[in-house]
Amino acid sequence: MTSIGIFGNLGRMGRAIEAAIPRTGGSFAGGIDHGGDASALARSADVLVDFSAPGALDRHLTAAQAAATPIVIGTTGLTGAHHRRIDEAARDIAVLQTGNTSLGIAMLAALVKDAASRLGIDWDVEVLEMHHRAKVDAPSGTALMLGDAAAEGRGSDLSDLSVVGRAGLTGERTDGTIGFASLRGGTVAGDHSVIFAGNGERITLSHQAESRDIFAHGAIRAALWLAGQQPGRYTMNAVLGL
Ligand SMILES: NC(=O)C1=CN([C@@H]2O[C@H](COP(=O)(O)OP(=O)(O)OC[C@H]3O[C@@H](n4cnc5c(N)ncnc54)[C@H](OP(=O)(O)O)[C@@H]3O)[C@@H](O)[C@H]2O)C=CC1
Ligand SMILES: O=C(O)C1=N[C@H](C(=O)O)C[C@H](O)C1
Repeated sequence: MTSIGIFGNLGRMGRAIEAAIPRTGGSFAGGIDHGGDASALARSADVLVDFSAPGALDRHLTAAQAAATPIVIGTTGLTGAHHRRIDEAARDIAVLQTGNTSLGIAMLAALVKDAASRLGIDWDVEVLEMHHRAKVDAPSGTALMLGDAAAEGRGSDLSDLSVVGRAGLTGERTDGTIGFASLRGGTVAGDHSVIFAGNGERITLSHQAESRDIFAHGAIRAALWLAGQQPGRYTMNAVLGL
């Protein structure tokens, strides 16, 4: 039975994953939060999942590399430097990084990429997300993934196109940009919409997470899959065969 270790085990996602493991064919190897021994956890698990905070990423990857243990990174709020660190670790071990482990969002990203590739540049793309009041990063990792998918569909790089939030005298919208808006409140598990706004018509592609269970089950499915993979960087598409 594949044993799964959890970085960030006392958090909302860590608790949801630990609770779901017995129903999945895996076993719980243990978990740590602040102050725990990352190296010991990495040595004792067949595969690791990280749902903690960006500041802990380097420590968790270092422990995973030293123990040669594959790792799923679900933490969001990552910068370019974090992504370069993941690429470096993926030379030694299997690493799957995703802003969203649900099947629905993987499907939505594929639909967004397709729509963006077919609709002309005169269809403006805006990404809207809403999450619970305790979320600390914006835009959400998922919103950025969906923005990436739209940019990819247009053969561009999101970093050249993104406009995050608007306030004040912004001027008119620049053609081809991809806008992001974030709402926070209550206990919303995760709502995402990608709006394609054309001349006189509008298409909205949406996903609503009804609970964290979908993320927890997706994370465990990804971990069980990743445990048998060669070193490299993977996404949920590989797990789901999309
Ligand atoms: N990819 C996906 O599908 C999903 C990703 N997420 C992402 O996962 C992350 C966690 O979300 P959530 O569980 O809601 O957040 P929580 O704040 O509930 O949990 C995070 C946990 O990590 C711990 N932690 C924080 N910093 C460190 C550190 N430096 N070292 C070790 N542990 C640390 C926290 O401890 P303490 O409370 O003591 O700070 C807390 O227990 C977020 O980035 C979120 O966006 C969430 C849902 C789905
Ligand atoms: O913090 C959360 O809760 C979530 N974070 C992820 C994100 O940033 O996209 C995934 C999910 O939407 C819930």
